[in-house]
Amino acid sequence: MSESLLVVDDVVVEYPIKGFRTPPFRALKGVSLDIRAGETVGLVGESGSGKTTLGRAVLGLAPVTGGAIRYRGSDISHLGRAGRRALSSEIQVVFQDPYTSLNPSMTIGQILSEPLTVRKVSQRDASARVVQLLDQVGLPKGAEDRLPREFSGGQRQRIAIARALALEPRLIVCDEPVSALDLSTQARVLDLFRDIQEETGVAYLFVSHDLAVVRHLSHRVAVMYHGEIVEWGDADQVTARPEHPYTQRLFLAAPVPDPVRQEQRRADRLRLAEQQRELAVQGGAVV
Ligand SMILES: Nc1ncnc2c1ncn2[C@@H]1O[C@H](COP(=O)(O)OP(=O)(O)OP(=O)(O)O)[C@@H](O)[C@H]1O
Repeated sequence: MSESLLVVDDVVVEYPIKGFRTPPFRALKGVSLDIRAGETVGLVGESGSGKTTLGRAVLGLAPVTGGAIRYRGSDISHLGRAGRRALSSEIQVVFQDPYTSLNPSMTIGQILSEPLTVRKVSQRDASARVVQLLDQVGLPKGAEDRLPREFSGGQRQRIAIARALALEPRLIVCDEPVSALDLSTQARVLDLFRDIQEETGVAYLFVSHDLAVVRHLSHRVAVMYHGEIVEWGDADQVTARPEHPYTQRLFLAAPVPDPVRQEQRRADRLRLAEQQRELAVQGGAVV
């Protein structure tokens, strides 16, 4: 771990609000952090604090209206479609919901080879890579011929991880990637994330509301509150000796789910699932 792969520098994200002269909603109010090659940065905070927005800004899916996001030195905050497409072999994503993120009518082999064949990799090389990917994420031989519905939630998330790995990215944005799974499956999928990092040196921006999950995996942790980072540093230090009063509260009490936000997230899920496929395959849409 050495130089920064990604630098988030004083980033502001504002969502337009419908209505005459209504000012935009400022979801990120000048956020800064960096991610080094091979590192996991955990992003925690209560519901609505801006974690997903930061992940989406890195992916080019949220409107950055101030500051800059630099990937290996280049500003990627306002890339067009072609630039995003090129970047999708470097930065990938795994979202929360393994049930909607995989096209139900495609076999696992088709899902995993799609990002490759779109980039003109031969069918033969793509098939070989699919076998390699399935092995890497611990799925059985023959899985390539089956459909997503034949797999459990944990296995589907392994498939989503395999798809994210297909192009050998250096960074994966993981947005609550285990929160839809039961506890024992969560533990196994988290171990998989760690094993993959050891094998490939990929870095993760790991968004979670679950402190235990973040503590398990992260080298450094950022704590978000109302669109700002209120604590940022070494994971052991932030989790063992939180300094900011908000972080201390966050670590004392498990966050209470907000039903309105939960409903909003459910509504967002289908759209996010489509974006995840689009990102894996084409490099995503531009906001
Ligand atoms: N597309 C959007 N348009 C307008 N406001 C939005 C949009 N997306 C998010 N927001 C608002 O931005 C704020 C931050 O949302 P965000 O989803 O980033 O938070 P979060 O910390 O990831 O929350 P959760 O853990 O519930 O997912 C919230 O107040 C949310 O309502």
